[in-house]
Amino acid sequence: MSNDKVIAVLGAGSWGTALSIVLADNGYRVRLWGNKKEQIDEINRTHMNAFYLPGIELQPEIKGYFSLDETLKGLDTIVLAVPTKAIRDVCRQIVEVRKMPLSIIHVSKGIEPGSLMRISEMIEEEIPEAVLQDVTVLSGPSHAEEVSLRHPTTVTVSSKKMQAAKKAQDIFMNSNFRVYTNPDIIGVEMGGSLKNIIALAAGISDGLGYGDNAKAALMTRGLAEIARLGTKMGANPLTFLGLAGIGDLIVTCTSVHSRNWRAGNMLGKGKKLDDVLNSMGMVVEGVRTTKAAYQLAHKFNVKMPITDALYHVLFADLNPKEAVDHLMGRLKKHEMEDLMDMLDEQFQG
Ligand SMILES: NC(=O)C1=CN([C@@H]2O[C@H](COP(=O)(O)OP(=O)(O)OC[C@H]3O[C@@H](n4cnc5c(N)ncnc54)[C@H](OP(=O)(O)O)[C@@H]3O)[C@@H](O)[C@H]2O)C=CC1
Ligand SMILES: O=C(CO)COP(=O)(O)O
Repeated sequence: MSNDKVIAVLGAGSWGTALSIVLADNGYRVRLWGNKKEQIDEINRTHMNAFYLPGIELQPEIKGYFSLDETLKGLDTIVLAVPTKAIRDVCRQIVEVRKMPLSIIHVSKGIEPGSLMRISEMIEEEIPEAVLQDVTVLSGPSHAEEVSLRHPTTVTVSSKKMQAAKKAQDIFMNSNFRVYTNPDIIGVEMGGSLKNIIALAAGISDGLGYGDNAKAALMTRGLAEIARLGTKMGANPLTFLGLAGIGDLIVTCTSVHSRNWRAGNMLGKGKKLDDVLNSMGMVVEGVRTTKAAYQLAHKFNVKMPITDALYHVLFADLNPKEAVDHLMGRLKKHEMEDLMDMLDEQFQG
């Protein structure tokens, strides 16, 4: 296996670490950068990242780095794996130390409240063109815990530049980790971000003691509202039937690994949001994304009843049971109404 392939992963949490394992399996020497010195020392001393991926041994090709300058030296591609709220901060740090062109593959799932930007847009805003060669998103049904065990996983990559997406496909693809390309970067980023809202809602439903019927309803009608907003923003509706859409929605609403589902579950059982988030110790992207999607729904004049209900549970103290009653008691409608509107718009466009 070639030993001269070097890549950096910025963000030494669950996902950055699991993807480092994939990259090391693919013959890369991986510089795994994190912002906590003790954690980086622990990775180098024990070859484990015990808090984030307990029991998983990291290959010797994965080395922890604390200096960003050192991390970025002499390489042309990085994987950005920090939570959405840290994207701008890390991009600014990159700009301080990097003057040469760089390809960025981001793997985060969120939308920024206020600016309402997708992650690739935030990266483009923060990093000047002379440095940012291209930006690609990698998304899909892929819990870090299972990827680190090398269980079969499929994801999709997308970029405005197809060559960059193909390069990312080559970098990550192996016999356990199958990577597809999709030219629809808006759809891939929106699908990956918005499914976290529905996973929180599914967790709440389970926490309230409701069954599979309720969860299937949330997932199906959730996909309808994801597609409705995504399409208004310029996505291809078919993307929501793919890995970054329904694929990721299924895994996040049904897996015990999902932090969004787990957080929702605790809310459904009556815990307070602050206590839930404090107890997680890992990012729950759906909370901020609910705020952003609520704002986007108003901006684009799109009906998103589940997002709206969740927004009021999270930020306006609405009782989760009352939120469900409200959703169930809305005016009657035609199931395919939204789909027909969406198709109409596509054909007119
Ligand atoms: N886990 C998964 O299975 C998957 C996650 N994702 C996405 O990947 C992204 C990252 O998630 P994940 O790794 O799971 O999250 P974790 O909470 O597991 O880890 C996040 C890591 O980022 C670090 N971090 C936070 N802020 C900064 C900063 N300003 N500078 C440097 N490092 C920082 C955290 O450090 P600290 O401990 O100091 O906060 C932590 O090490 C999210 O958008 C998530 O949705 C996508 C697919 C799968
Ligand atoms: O995006 C994910 C799986 O594809 C991870 O979801 P959680 O952040 O809910 O754990």
